[in-house]
Amino acid sequence: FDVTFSTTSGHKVPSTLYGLMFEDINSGDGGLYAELIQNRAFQQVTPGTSAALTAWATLGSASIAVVKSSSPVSTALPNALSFKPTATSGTVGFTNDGYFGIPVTAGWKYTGSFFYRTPTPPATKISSSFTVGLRSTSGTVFTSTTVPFTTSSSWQQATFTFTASSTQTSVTNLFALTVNAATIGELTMEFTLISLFPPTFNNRANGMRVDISEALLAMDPGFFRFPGGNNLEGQTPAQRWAWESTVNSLVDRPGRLGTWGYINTDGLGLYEYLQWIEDMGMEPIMAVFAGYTLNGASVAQNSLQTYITEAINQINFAIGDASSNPQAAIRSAMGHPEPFDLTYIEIGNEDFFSSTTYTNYRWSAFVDALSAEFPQLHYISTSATSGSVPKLTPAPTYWDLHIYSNPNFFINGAFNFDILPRNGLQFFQGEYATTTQNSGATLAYPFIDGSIAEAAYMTGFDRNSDIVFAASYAPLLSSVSSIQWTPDLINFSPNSLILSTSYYVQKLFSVYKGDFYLTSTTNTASSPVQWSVTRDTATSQYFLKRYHSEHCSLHAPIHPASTAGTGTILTAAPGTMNTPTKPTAAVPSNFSFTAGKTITYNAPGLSLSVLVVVS
Ligand SMILES: O=S(=O)(O)O[C@H]1C[C@H](O)[C@@H](O)[C@@H]1CO
Repeated sequence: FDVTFSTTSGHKVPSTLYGLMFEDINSGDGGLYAELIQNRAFQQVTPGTSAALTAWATLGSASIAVVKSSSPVSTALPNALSFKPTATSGTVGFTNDGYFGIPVTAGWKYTGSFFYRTPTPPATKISSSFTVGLRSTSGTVFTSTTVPFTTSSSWQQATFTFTASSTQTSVTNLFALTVNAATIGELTMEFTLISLFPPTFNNRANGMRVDISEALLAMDPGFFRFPGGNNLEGQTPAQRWAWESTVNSLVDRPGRLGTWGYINTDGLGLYEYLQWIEDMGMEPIMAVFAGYTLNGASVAQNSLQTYITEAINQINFAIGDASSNPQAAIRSAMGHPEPFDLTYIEIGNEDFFSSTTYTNYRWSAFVDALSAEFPQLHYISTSATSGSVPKLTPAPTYWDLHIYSNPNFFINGAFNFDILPRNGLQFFQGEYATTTQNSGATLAYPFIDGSIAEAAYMTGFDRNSDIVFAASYAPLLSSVSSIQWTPDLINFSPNSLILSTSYYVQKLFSVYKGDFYLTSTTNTASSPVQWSVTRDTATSQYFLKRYHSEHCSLHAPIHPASTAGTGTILTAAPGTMNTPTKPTAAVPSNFSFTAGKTITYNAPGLSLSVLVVVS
């Protein structure tokens, strides 16, 4: 195929073109959010049930139960672990097995804390010490430290650190808190908000997992859409994601039954999202609850004001003036006096399910109120398919599309955006992924056929980045042990990542998006080869991205002649996927080539190549 491209005509590529979509769908607690202790504060559980004790077990002669504390540590955290030795000697206590395991990694400094009290302290105070540490399930102690205490009926918070000196290949490890029963006898004590963090990204307290953050940073992501996705909405308005329940200190956060059927601790709350997004150099695309819930109901028009006010307060938390705005003052007190960078607000999620209420009043009620309050922000309307732009008033200037389909759709869709009007409307492909094979078979992980088909579609994002301002694969992350949606861009275990073939496609397009799209000859839709050419003005490098579903060669003139080029190719046999047992079945490889006035490049079928030449 001959490719010729201009070195002058084209259009700018927005820095937000490629980014990340996130919601807690087996991906926040126990995933991106670095807390290692599962069920750390017994949030939203029913005391006295075995479910309330999820992840907790006794150690030695002791009994534990979750109780509604007679004197809760806070109104948000009414429950506590009630612990009592059932012997008067020996080491006794309790353990937590983490989120499907706890990694023990040499050199890691772990940072922990817990609240404790003695509901009925003995007349003569007892002083002793707790031992906290990490151990194998068979009792080998890898690291530990001691925390002195004196019995008191009021809550105390202990803080501690310990460092692992060895790396355990198994993650089947336990956090343990023990005491010598001989020192306290059969004394009942209460504990809650028992927390243990590994090192976090940018060393942030209450922060994010380092390896996941670094894998995402390597994608050079331009934006981060949060907090959902379905997890924004909940099954009822009472179960929505309500920003105010996710800020202030952890003892003030009640947690919530998330949309995906498990309790969200909300330790990853609005502040942590915004701080991490800033640390990662991304732009937030922040969603606000817009009155639609996943039971199919919409908040009535005359009851919407509560949620409009909540959205205004959520935005003020992020960008308000801390000296005059109460919500911004919370942000400042949490450690960020200056406003966060924020440009994009998404009104709801997939409101096409409720197109009448969104079209009739919810969109306009929110946009009218929010743009009056924050005229400088851009408001994104939601819908789903790439069908027709919804009839909304005021007419949206940004529109979020979602599409999940098979390889043929994405290969045939390479020109879907070429035909859309240039009338000021900017498109956000907020969610997309190959979720089934052409046969209709489901996918446990992305496979090379689907990932390369996504690449064909993404050459369309490059070419149409004058009207596509953002695009993100979804879902981004999932635990390998608790999965509700497949495939996902990255799967994780407690100490490893599975970077999918689609992860590498997303990374190659994002890292080589350049900042200027160069007009080139194009192929026809559903052709076996599609390409796009972009340039990075700062380094004057050209990036030629080529999707190949069949073996073919490329013939491209380079002006001015360039001597050498470097390339990256992702290719594999049909059906190949990266899995927990074969995490690197298909990874990109680099190569170099000599350029001249033209490049002749032969590529195998089922491949994505990026050729880089310096002009
Ligand atoms: O069942 S769906 O509506 O397709 O769920 C999808 C769309 C929704 O925005 C997101 O939360 C979810 C998976 O990414």
